[in-house]
Amino acid sequence: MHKPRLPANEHDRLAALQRLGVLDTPPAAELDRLTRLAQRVFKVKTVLVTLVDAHRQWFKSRVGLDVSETARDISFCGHAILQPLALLVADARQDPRFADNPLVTAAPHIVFYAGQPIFSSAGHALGTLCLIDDQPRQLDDGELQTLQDLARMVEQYLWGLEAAHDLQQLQAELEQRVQQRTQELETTLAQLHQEIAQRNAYESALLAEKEHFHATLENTTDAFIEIDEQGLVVGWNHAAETTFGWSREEAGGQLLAELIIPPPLRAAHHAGLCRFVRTGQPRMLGQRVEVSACRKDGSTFPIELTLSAIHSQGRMLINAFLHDISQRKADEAEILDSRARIKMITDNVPAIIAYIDTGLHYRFVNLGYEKWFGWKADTITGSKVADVLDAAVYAVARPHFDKVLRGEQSEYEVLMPSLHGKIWVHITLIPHYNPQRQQQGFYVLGVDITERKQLQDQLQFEAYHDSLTGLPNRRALMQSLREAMARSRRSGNSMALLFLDLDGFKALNDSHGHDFGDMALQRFARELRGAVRETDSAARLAGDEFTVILENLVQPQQDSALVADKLLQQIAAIHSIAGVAVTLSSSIGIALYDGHHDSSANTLLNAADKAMYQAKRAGKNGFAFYGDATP
Ligand SMILES: Nc1nc2c(ncn2[C@@H]2O[C@H](COP(=O)(O)OP(=O)(O)OP(=O)(O)O)[C@@H](O)[C@H]2O)c(=O)[nH]1
Repeated sequence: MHKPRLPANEHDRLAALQRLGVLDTPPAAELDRLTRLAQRVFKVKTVLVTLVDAHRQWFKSRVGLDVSETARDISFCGHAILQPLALLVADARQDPRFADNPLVTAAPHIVFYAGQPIFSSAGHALGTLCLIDDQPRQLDDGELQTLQDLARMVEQYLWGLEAAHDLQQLQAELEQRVQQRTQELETTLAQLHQEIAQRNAYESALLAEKEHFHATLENTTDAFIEIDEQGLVVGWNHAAETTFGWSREEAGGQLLAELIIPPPLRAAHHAGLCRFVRTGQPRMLGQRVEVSACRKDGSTFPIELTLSAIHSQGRMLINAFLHDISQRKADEAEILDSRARIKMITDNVPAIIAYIDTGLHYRFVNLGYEKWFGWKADTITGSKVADVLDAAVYAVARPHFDKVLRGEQSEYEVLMPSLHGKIWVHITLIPHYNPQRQQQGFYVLGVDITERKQLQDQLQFEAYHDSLTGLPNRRALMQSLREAMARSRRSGNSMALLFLDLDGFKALNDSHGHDFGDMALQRFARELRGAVRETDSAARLAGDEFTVILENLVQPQQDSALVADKLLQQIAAIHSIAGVAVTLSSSIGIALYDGHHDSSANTLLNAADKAMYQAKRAGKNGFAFYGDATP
């Protein structure tokens, strides 16, 4: 048996068969009528309309056969579709291609077969119209032609299906395209709705923003003016009305220059506007500028303005925000004036005034610093105080800086090197706070107290010294005596007070005059000062009375007697004063104190005085101890 081979266009052929959509569909009356007609015309047992599928042949119409399909491998039609004309098998039993075919050897026992191929409209062989009989048979030309005609009718039926199928497919495609298009349209429509909604929202927002902008412009305290390229006013808010005195109706459409620019400045304004329009290069745009403006009543005043330009609907507009700065200018002038006044005052006070910040840098110094120390304000402003002041002066000042930086006022006196030698300066440091109560620094006020200091020293000296001899006076003696007695009590060392009174001084005065007496006293004082040790203090008590304190005596009596004796000798050695021959002597009373008893300076002085009188009574020019050396 020969299996039918596959046609060269098998793939396309099967596609054409599938396109019919006829496989496994119910029988069609038109084809059944045709197969029945063929059975009668050709007087054969079986007539089939077969369609050759991939692995089977399926019968769309059949008469004389019960099965609806058989395998393609054993089919006769599989062979028939390989040729353009009808396949005629007169006796299959004798034909080597089919003799052992099960359809021949078994039921339905095919003997005769005539299969006319049927083609699709595109020329693919789809199957056959075939005649089958169990007796050998031949077809003459007329019968062959009839078979072909009937096959053409089957083709017509199938082409109808093909067309219907194509139409259906076209319709489906069309419907799909319509659906797709509809969907696209719906999507587009939805997008359009969304865009419209968005646009409406934007428009509402824009409108709200515009209203907000206008409300802001109307309520701002700054004047807002808008002009076009010709300099004509197109915008004029409420503040512009109150600032310049022109109402919105009066200003609209007018040349700005004629409304608010003082006549002498109009030409410059016009030139600036023309240059801007021509070059697009604004000079003042985006900057804060101070200029003069005038009101409707002709009065001029300073304004501050900021300019910007916008392009709107094909034309350029220039916007300006302006505000009256008359008050600010007046305040600035007031501040400058008051600064100048303060500078004038601070530069002319006989004092140094400075301001120092919390980092201890000079922030301000008055002219006093230059006058006193030669430090120019612009040189030391910003410098660290430690780098400017003399190290010793800074060391004195530093604790007071710390105190004032803790918020306490501080005062001190310091000796400073100046252009005119060393001077005493009384410094007052005053803390400075900002309105938030944060310390910013401190003020320094320095007053020259050199003269006062000298006077004080002088007074101090005079209060404790005798003006004639320069020796410590009675007050100084009493203080020294108290201190010496206290030291004696602490150390346990003995001390002595020597009370000296010149002998016959009255006679000296009387014979040579009071001035000579003074010279004698001065000479006596010099001798006294030279005779005692540095630590032993000599003093003039009054008139011709002097004292000497001797401290740390190891052998009180002997030591003090030695000193008294030495003094007597020294006084006796004075033979002339100012060329006048003299003889001087003194009586000395000695009071000892061993530091172990309570005693006062007065008691010790009285004791020494008494002892001095003893010496006088004993004949003068000598010394005497008080009592038993215990006052
Ligand atoms: N030149 C001068 N005389 C003074 C000064 N103070 C006191 N006298 C005089 O010193 C004299 C003191 O005299 P007295 O000590 O009382 O007497 P005296 O003559 O020294 O006698 P005796 O002390 O007993 O030796 C008085 O005449 C005073 O007027 C003074 O500052 N200058």
